[in-house]
Parts: sequence; C-alpha cells; structure tokens
Amino acid sequence: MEKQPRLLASQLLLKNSLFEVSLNRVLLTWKEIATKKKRVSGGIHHPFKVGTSHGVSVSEILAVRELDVDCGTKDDGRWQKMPQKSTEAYPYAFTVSYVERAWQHRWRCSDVTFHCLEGALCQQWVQTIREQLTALTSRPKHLLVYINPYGGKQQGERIYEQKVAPLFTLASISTHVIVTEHANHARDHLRTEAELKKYDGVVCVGGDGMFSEMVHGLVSRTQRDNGVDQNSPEEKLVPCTLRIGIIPAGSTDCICYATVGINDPVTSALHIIVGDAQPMDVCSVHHNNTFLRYSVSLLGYGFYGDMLADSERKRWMGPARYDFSGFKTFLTHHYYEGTVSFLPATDILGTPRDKTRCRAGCFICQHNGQLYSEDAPEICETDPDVSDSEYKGGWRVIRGKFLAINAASMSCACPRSPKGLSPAAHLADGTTDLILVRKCSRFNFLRHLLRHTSKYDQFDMTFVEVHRVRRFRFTPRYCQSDSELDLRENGKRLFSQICRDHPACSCSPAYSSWNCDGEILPHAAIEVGCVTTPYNLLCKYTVHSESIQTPSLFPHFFTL
Ligand SMILES: Nc1ncnc2c1ncn2[C@@H]1O[C@H](COP(=O)(O)OP(=O)(O)OP(=O)(O)O)[C@@H](O)[C@H]1O
Ligand SMILES: CCCCCCCCCCCCC/C=C/[C@@H](O)[C@H](CO)NC(C)=O
Ligand SMILES: [Ca+2]
Repeated sequence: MEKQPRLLASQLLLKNSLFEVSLNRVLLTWKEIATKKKRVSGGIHHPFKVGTSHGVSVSEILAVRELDVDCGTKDDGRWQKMPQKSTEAYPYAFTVSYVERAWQHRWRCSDVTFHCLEGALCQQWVQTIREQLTALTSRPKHLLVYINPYGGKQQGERIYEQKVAPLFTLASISTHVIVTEHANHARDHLRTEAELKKYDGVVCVGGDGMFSEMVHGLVSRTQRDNGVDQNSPEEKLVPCTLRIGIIPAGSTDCICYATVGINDPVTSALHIIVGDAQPMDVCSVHHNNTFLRYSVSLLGYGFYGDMLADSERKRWMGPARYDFSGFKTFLTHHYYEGTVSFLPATDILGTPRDKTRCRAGCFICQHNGQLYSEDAPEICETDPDVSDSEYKGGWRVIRGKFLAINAASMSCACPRSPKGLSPAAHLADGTTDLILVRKCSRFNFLRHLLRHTSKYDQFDMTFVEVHRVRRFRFTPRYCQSDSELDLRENGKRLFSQICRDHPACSCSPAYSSWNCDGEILPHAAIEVGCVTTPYNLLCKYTVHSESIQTPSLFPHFFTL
C-alpha cells in the first residue's frame, strides 16, 4: 500500500502507558513504547516493555471529543472517571470513538482515550481528526428515519431510541424521525411529500416489508420525476441518488441479514454512520403490462406464497407466525401446475451452484453489472404454452407441477436460514436465481427445506433445478382472463372444479399466491425483469477481521 504522509505524531498516555500515536489520511495508529515504571514491594522496578500496536482506519472513526479532565466527559449517558495518575501528569485528554469488529459480522462502538501534556496539543489532535472526518464526503449528515412500531416484536421505537439514536448523535448526524401510523405511510410520504433534497439518506426501522415500502416510495418517485413508465416491463429504471439504510426490527430481516451479515441494530447503525454502500438488484414485477411491485429479495410461489398468506392472518404471533404457518403449509403439501419461461443469463460469470459468496466489492457483481449496462439482452417474444421444456428465441420454457417456484435476487439469508434460499446469489449482478421445486414426496420436500439450514446443497436433488436468469414469466395452468382474476374467489371456484374434474387428485387448489418480499401479489400470472440499479443500501457485507484493526481489504464504495 502507498505510504501516506503523517499528519500528526505524538507520545501520548493511554491507561498509564506511553504510546506513539500517529495519524495519516488513512490510519490512526498507537503503539506502546513503554509501560510506566511501577514500584513493587522490595523496590524492584519492572523493565520497560514494548507493547503491541493498534490501528483504526480513519473511515471507521465515528467521533472525536475533548475530555474535560476535571469532571470527565459525558459519554452515552455515563460519566467517565479520569484515572488519577493521568490527571496529574497528563492533564488534557481526548477520546476517539471507532468501529470495532466483533463476532459474526457484528460491529461495536469502542472508545480509546489519549492523555496529553499540553492543552494545545490535545486541541490539535481533536481538530486534525475532525478535519479528516469532515473530508469523508460519503458519510450521511442528515437522515430521514421511518420507524414501524408494529414490525417484528413491536420493538422498533425502543430499538431506535436506545441503540441507534445515541450513535447518530455521537456521529453528529441530524435526523427527522417519523413513526408510521399505518401501512404504506412511509411509502406514500416518500413518494409525494418528503423533501428529499434535505437528506443524504433514508433509514427504515423495521423488517423487509418496511424496506419494501422505502424502495417503492423512492423508486416510484424517481421514475415519475424522470418520465419513466413503470408499466412498461422493458423500461430501464432510473437510479435514485438517495441511499436506504435498514435498522432491523422485523420478523425475517432477510434484506439486512443478507447484506450486512447479521440482523443487529447497532451493526447496521454503524454501517450507516460510516457511509457504507452496497448496490442491489431490483426486480420489477408486471402483470399484462401493468406494474405490480418491485422485489429485492424473494419472489415465491407455492410454498412461500401459501405460508405468507396463512401467516398474515396470524400477525399477532409475531415472528413465530412463519414457523407455525411454515409447518402448516408443509403439511398441506400443495403443488401448482403452470408454465415457467425464463431468459437464462448466459453471458455472465458465476453460477447458482458456486461455493463463493457475494461480499462487498464482489468481482462477479462488478463484472456482470458492467456487462448488463453495456449490452442489455434482447427480449424475445415466445409462446410459453409449448412442450414440457424447450428453448425458444433464447427463452427456456418449462411446464410442470411445482411445490415451489422461488426467485431469489439475493441469497435471502436470514436467521431462520443462515445461508439462504440461494446461497451463491449475487446482490448486484442484474440476475435472479430461479429455483423450481417440482412435485415430490413430503419426505423429499422436507429434506430440501432442511438443507436450507445445513451445509448440504439444497439444489442437489432430482426434483430441484436452479437457473440464473435475467427475466422470467409464470402462467398458471388454469389461467383466467384478466377481468376475472380475483385470485381468492377464483381460487376457491377452481379448487372445487379441479377436484370434480380429477377425483383422485390431492385437492391442490389451482392457484397459489406470490410472496413478493413478504407482500402478497394480486395475480398469479406475472412477468419479472431483473435490473441492477445503484439503489444503495447504507450497509455492506464485510468479512470478519482480526481483533487488531487494519484498513479494510474492501473498498468502501463501488458504483456501477
Ligand atoms: N404503523 C403501522 N401500522 C400497521 N402496519 C404498518 C405500519 N407501518 C408499517 N406497516 C406495515 O407493516 C408491515 C410489516 O412490517 P415489517 O416488514 O417492518 O415487519 P415484519 O413483517 O414483522 O418483518 P419482515 O418483513 O422482516 O418479515 C409492512 O407491510 C408495513 O407496510
Ligand atoms: C417444515 C417447516 C418449514 C418452516 C419454514 C420457516 C420459514 C423460513 C423462512 C425463510 C425465508 C427466507 C426468504 C425471505 C423472504 C422475505 O422476503 C419474507 C419477508 O420478510 N419473509 C418470509 C418468511 O416470507
Ligand atoms: Ca442478483
């Protein structure tokens, strides 16, 4: 790495030991040069000892503040007592708060306090570090925060007040906080009212549903402002300049978990403060040239659609509703007939069976994302109602009976499935992994589901196939005309009709519902296009590092 010129270097006291403290544009380091001689009984002096060296990347310093040595400083509501010896010999001090990497992708805020002989030197350190922080232009200064008080275990407000707000205050971030009063409050506020120019980012405190509200509010507003017709499946989305941060307080927290590596509010707050960014894929879902929704994590028909439909009626159970409804749905073992047609992503690096995982600065995302923006594939019209599996104009068409059709635009890792539905899926490669689980025995389906939680490959089963695709369509076998498509009504009607037509059938209804990032879609026949957009999350998936901090191996930013 290029050697950076030193901005400051001094001998300062830290916990009664003398340290060589040095600052350049990239790193703040401190190395013990000697422990203070300590008198022990018998008058023997300990020898001088050279200690270990510590370092923190300037980009991960959260704040610096001078200490009032006489009375300490008020830090996070706690008063810190100055050590007696330091107060006498080194009467001036400053504290640096920085990101410390803890276990399993968790980040924590740590403090280190240096004591100086002179007040001027102390001020010089504080001022120089502050100047370095001010130069970090990617950090947000003003944030618009939406809290869903009813997501997950209904702890959103408490999580924000107790764990997040103090960190934003420490990092001098000003916030405008809105506690939502009803579903779609945040989406509609963002789409129509919010004065977005005043903010560097928007933050949601909640689960995947809240994140989806933010995406819909921001993306829709950006398309409207730029004259993009959302109803046209072929239109490219115009990127939005604001980033979205998530403080996890939901039931699944899949988007947070799959991007940050953990669903921990403090970790997410720290990623937001340091200005981390991660582009992500956004799929647009249409029905008959009418825009339905965007999806960034899971589009699931069959098992995950049925599970969600059942769980919505059990919201009072909190996150446990998914386990209850998941088990119930597993027992019903419904399969659905239909035709899936998809445009395989043939020109890309990587496959859904790779052992590598998408991380911040992912090479495959950079490579494939660039391919996508330079050379968008042709959309070929085909008649999907053809044989069981064939290619037509670049599209592949598969007709069958499916227990589940899942499109994972990211791994969909979450605490219930730590490796996710498609562990090798990429966050920002312009593709989605289409997983087809054909009709099989209950036992085999259970084996498949359980593999989401173990090290075994959930795709290595004869009834499961996975394709990395740019676009796909699904048409249920018993497709009705649009005007008739009131799913619930028709579902009931068709259910009885199919049972009459096929007396020996296992009573599977004709339609499932699509689970679109945790929301139910009103149509079963859909068309999906995956685009990579720089809709940045204020977070990134980092690799666990050593306890002694070194500059990150990964760039903090990458744009498409
Ligand atoms: N004030 C509110 N009252 C009722 N519903 C709300 C309110 N604010 C937001 N919502 C809705 O609550 C739904 C669930 O929110 P959220 O995603 O935060 O939690 P969750 O469903 O428990 O978690 P997950 O999506 O991670 O499973 C969302 O669809 C959102 O639109
Ligand atoms: C035999 C018992 C099976 C239990 C199944 C438990 C549920 C596992 C959940 C994994 C879901 C991962 C995909 C995430 C989807 C999110 O978009 C969505 C909204 O938060 N969550 C769900 C549960 O649909
Ligand atoms: Ca993807």
